[in-house]
Amino acid sequence: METDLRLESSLWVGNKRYLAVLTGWHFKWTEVDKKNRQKKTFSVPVAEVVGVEEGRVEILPQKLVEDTDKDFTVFYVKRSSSGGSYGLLWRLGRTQFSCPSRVLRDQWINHLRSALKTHSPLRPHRLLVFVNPFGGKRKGRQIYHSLVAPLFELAGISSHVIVTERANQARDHLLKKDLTGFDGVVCVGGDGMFSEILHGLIGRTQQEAGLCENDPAVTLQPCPLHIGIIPAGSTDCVCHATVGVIDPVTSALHIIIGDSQPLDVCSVHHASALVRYSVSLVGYGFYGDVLAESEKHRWMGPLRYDYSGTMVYLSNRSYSGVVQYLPADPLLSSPRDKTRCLSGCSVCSRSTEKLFPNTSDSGSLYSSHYSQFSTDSEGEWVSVEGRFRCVSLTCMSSSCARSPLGLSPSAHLADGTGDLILVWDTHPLAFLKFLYRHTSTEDQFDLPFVEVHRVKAVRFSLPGGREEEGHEEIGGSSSRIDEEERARVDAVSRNGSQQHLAERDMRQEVTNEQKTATPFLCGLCCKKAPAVSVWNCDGEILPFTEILCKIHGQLVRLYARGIEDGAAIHNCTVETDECERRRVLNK
Ligand SMILES: Nc1ncnc2c1ncn2[C@@H]1O[C@H](COP(=O)(O)OP(=O)(O)OP(=O)(O)O)[C@@H](O)[C@H]1O
Ligand SMILES: CCCCCCCCCCCCC/C=C/[C@@H](O)[C@H](CO)NC(=O)CCCCC
Ligand SMILES: [Ca+2]
Repeated sequence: METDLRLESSLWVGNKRYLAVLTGWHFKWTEVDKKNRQKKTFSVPVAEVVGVEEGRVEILPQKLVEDTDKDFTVFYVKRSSSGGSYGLLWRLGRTQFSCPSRVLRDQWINHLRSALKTHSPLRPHRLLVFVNPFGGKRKGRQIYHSLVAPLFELAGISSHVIVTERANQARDHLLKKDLTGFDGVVCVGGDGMFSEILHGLIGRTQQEAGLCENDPAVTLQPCPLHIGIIPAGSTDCVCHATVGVIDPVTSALHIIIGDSQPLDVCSVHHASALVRYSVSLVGYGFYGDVLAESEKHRWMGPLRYDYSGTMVYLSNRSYSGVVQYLPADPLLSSPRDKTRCLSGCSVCSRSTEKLFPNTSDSGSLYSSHYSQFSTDSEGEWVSVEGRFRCVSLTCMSSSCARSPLGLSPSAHLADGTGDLILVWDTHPLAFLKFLYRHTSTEDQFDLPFVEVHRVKAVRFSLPGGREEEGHEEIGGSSSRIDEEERARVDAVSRNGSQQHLAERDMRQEVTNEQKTATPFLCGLCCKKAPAVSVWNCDGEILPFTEILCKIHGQLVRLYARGIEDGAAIHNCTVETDECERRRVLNK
């Protein structure tokens, strides 16, 4: 196959002559001077060619075609440093080539297009796109139409675009409507919009496979459709942690070339029923309280989290709880091993073999019987009890602009585990130090009141089984919850979601009462802080306190490739000896 696609000839770019070669995997063109000496080489992996067009074509600021019969234009991925972020920005590169004859021009176009088909089998042809017009700074529609749609068109992708009119429209569409013919689903929005797509696709896949999502012991069926994320939200944590940058053009290019990144998903259960799925954060205490507070200030846009974070920090709360976890195999990796999950991660590749032992390419066939969660492992559960500032579980690093390395910098995207971070109650300034370390490269786990464990499953309950039985004792300590608090916890436990609204109203009452004092004073002495927090599940408040979480390895696939290490990957189109050396080193 590869030899059939090989083509070599002289081509011109402007007034310079190049020797162009298409090998199986690469398209290269090397400048040749008048004395036939070879100079600069440009090299593009075929898998990163976006499109090949007849004539001299421009697409920006608008599409212009000068239809000459000896010219063709190649569009491809061009990398540049992202400045502040760890990933690389992708831009559309373009080179216009001139051939000595029309026959040769057609040969080049045909060879390049066939090579594309052979080397990028996952390129989407048809996409279902959901745009949330109200996410983040409310620029979703503009971002899609001005930056993304022209690229999809250039790449020959046909898209069915739905601008949502209500929350959960995208999820419901994916659960119920005909999805035949679509290769993937794209969301233009933030983490909340991604979560809708996640729930719709996972739910649909399990329905079709006849699997019960409520049972945490069931091995769920991975979703056949890929998910693309065009970031247009407030936090865009899933995009940041899987691409490394928040940039609509970079994400659109990953979608176009059909990149594929598997992603672990955590299912959250309460009383034998599925509550939600999460990929980023299942957090109790600080992160739950920040979310609950921020919901009251949605009008502030993305700034609501900074405001609410400050308010919640000043309220100085901690909560008692019992945390049980099922540790992952410590020989495979550790949350404190100082490694990072980067594109082509070897820890994730090894996990693929374990998760999908019967298939050569894990992602393409889904016949796994490997269950990480069975009654056999019951004996391995570890249990801790006490007062926590926060309890967080994350399936990936959860990096974002606020925290460039994330909640757990060494977490892996697709290793079938999550990192459980326990922050024990501590002095306010010590907790501030912990929070502050998220904004730098300093190790937030290197603090005496912080523990981190790589896990397969987590259970959280209130001390003495309060949610279930309404016991008065808190964690065996002498403190007692009053009648109102007990009624609230019991109600949530019995009636689930509906009572959750009542719970939040009651919580609001406490907060309103507290308005008389400054939040800091509340925290320090005066008012009794609530005895329970809420769970933040990827930006949604959960209606239950007592939950069980199970990690499902590689349940979905994104059009992404993980974070590219700018220092190691030297694939910058301009070919030098250094490129070759680094490529060899990276193999
Ligand atoms: N047309 C709509 N009207 C109201 N809400 C919508 C609509 N479409 C989607 N939503 C909901 O809006 C919520 C927030 O959207 P989104 O995630 O896009 O932005 P965000 O909250 O600003 O960003 P992030 O989640 O990254 O913090 C989602 O949970 C989604 O369910
Ligand atoms: C003194 C400096 C203090 C700085 C503190 C920085 C701590 C930042 C940690 C960032 C953690 C991001 C976790 C991601 C959560 C997302 O799944 C979720 C949905 O978008 N976002 C939130 O819940 C929004 C909640 C955001 C909480 C901050
Ligand atoms: Ca993981």
